[in-house]
Amino acid sequence: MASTPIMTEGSAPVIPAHWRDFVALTKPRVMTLVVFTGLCGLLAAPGHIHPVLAFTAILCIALGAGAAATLNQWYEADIDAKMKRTANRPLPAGRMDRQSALHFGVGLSFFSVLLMGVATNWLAAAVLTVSILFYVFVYTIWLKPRTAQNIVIGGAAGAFPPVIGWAAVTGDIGALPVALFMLIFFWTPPHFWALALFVKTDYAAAGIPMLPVVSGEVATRRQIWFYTAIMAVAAMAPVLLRLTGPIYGTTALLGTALFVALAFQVFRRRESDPARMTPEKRLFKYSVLYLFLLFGAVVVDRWVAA
Ligand code: HEM
Ligand SMILES: CC(C)=CCC/C(C)=C/CC/C(C)=C/COP(=O)(O)OP(=O)(O)O
Repeated sequence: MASTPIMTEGSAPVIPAHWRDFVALTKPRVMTLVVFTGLCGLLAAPGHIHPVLAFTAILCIALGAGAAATLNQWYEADIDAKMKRTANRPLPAGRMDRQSALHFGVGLSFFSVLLMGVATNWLAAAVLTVSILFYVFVYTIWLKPRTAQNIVIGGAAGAFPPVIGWAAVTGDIGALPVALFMLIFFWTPPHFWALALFVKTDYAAAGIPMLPVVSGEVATRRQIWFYTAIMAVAAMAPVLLRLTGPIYGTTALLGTALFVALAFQVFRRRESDPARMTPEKRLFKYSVLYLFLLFGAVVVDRWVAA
């Protein structure tokens, strides 16, 4: 459907956005892993939740994450227009007006939190609220334009979903969801900086102080290696603390060994041509598979032990 701008009296042009653009605002591909980690937190939790309520809780995590992603793009429309990777998003491409995105993002935020509270409990709703606020205010508005450490602190927003899933079942926060939070928290820097190395010029053009732009590639490679080492400890922590059993233990050991090997390759390379950054791209792609594998293993492990 073509989008023809319509003038409303005394206002800016209103673009009738296509539903596909609203879906695009929620960053659906990234959301698959956000939803999966939330689902695994829910499935690993002790206790029973009615399947309809479980489905509703996961839907709320998806809608909350989508709302936060929408508000991120509402705020960053000008920046997104300057980067090749993001220039075709609905706002910078001019397929939607900013106000529609703002209404959609705010509406979806309230809807997801209220539905979560009514369907499950208000602790899950509160943690969902914190993660939305954290992504929008702490990461997007405060840290991202100011410091190269933006994703280390701001990345915490993406670590909440397993805590939310767990809280939806138990009304509580246990040791395992905290361990899973730490795993995602320390996974985020290598995940993102591997990508930042090969899209560095994009961030430089948009004036965003991402680590490779501000501190250079050697420092970024060193930081990837540093956070990978901490992430490896976080990945093994559930085993060491006896929160999970041998299925997770074996998966975490093998999966993390491969992650460490790929991160080491990235660490010792001195390549600055994005076209030749195969190990960096490999680490970025594997980082996504890695979390899918480890979170899947947590659930299988808990079910086998039950
Ligand atoms: C502040 C933290 C994070 C930053 C800055 C970040 C950034 C990015 C970027 C720029 C991409 C490239 C794809 C795109 O253009 O959207 C990406 C891909 C991806 N991210 Fe992250 N990410 C972060 C945290 C997370 C978290 C917490 C998760 C899920 C648990 C996640 C899951 C994914 C997935 C699944 C992809 C691949 C999407 C695809 O296949 O295109 N990310 N990330
Ligand atoms: C439940 C809930 C609210 C979850 C939030 C999940 C979350 C914070 C995921 C972060 C993932 C993400 C796409 C970051 C992109 O960073 P960016 O916005 O800097 O990327 P960009 O350059 O592509 O816009």
